[in-house]
Amino acid sequence: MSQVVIVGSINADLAVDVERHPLPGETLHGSDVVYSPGGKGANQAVAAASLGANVTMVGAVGNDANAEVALERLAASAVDRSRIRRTDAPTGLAIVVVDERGENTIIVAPGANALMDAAMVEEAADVVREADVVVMQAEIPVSGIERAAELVAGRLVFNLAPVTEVPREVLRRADPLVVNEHEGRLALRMLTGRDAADSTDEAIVDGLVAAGCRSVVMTLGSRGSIVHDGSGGAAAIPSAKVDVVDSTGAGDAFVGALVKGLAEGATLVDAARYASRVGAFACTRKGAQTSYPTTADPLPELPA
Ligand SMILES: Nc1ncnc2c1ncn2[C@@H]1O[C@H](COP(=O)(O)OP(=O)(O)OP(=O)(O)O)[C@@H](O)[C@H]1O
Repeated sequence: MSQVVIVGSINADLAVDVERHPLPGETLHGSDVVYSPGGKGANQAVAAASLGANVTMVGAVGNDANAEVALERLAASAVDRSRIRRTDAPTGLAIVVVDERGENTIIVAPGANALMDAAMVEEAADVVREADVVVMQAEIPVSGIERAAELVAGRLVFNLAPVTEVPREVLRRADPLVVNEHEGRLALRMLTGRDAADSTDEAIVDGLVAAGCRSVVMTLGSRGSIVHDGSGGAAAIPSAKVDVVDSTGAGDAFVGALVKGLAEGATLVDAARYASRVGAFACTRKGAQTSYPTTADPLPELPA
């Protein structure tokens, strides 16, 4: 079976509900604290592995209680954790505060994820080189992303999230580059120096391919996604209609499923259609990793 290696962030998420967000200097009471596993790298690893992909996670956590939270679902979904480094830094922590209207504020303390520089990625050079598909996001230092991209001999899937300045070579090497609307505009500016604020989503995707990206997927939330496989033109993929409970982590579910499809040899368009169904499924349950389907779950259909 194809080997997927994910080089990225691993966090514990700490969520508290409040009636309203506090003002500077103010103290408010919140609900009970809920801990759950997170981090874009770990989310995508859990999504792909839950759907049957063979996944190895390369990342770093601390030697603390939050590491157990952060690693819980990676273990449950049989992700290979032998290349996750235990460090003296604290495990990455995202503090999520949600008010009664559902508006959230998030503070991310990267902790051990900030140690994932070129030198630490080098320690996993063998698995990155041997992988059929390598997947990265932008929650680890740019030097680590750059070094891993240099080591890739198979296919590189790069999700430019959250928006971060990365070397052009990484964007051009990605096959596909996965972005949302905002990230796509920034990527085009990084590649061309052109401000694409007024361009349509299709024009951004076309522009990224014209600027040298091998292929591009742009996710558009409830509007689905746009896929350009680098030849021909862009294709629109619809979203599945679902009753949305919580869209947290839908983007990571989409990327994990996309990677699973690509690892099995699907075309980019077919993998994106599958990912669209998985992303929609993830919106029907609360949380990120807790909302991801397994192969036993029936996925919503896309409109004809
Ligand atoms: N409301 C929705 N209904 C159906 N499908 C959805 C919905 N929201 C997201 N999806 C699916 O998930 C994919 C990814 O969502 P989105 O574009 O919001 O990612 P994102 O911007 O990376 O978000 P996030 O980081 O908040 O998860 C979409 O392309 C779509 O297929």
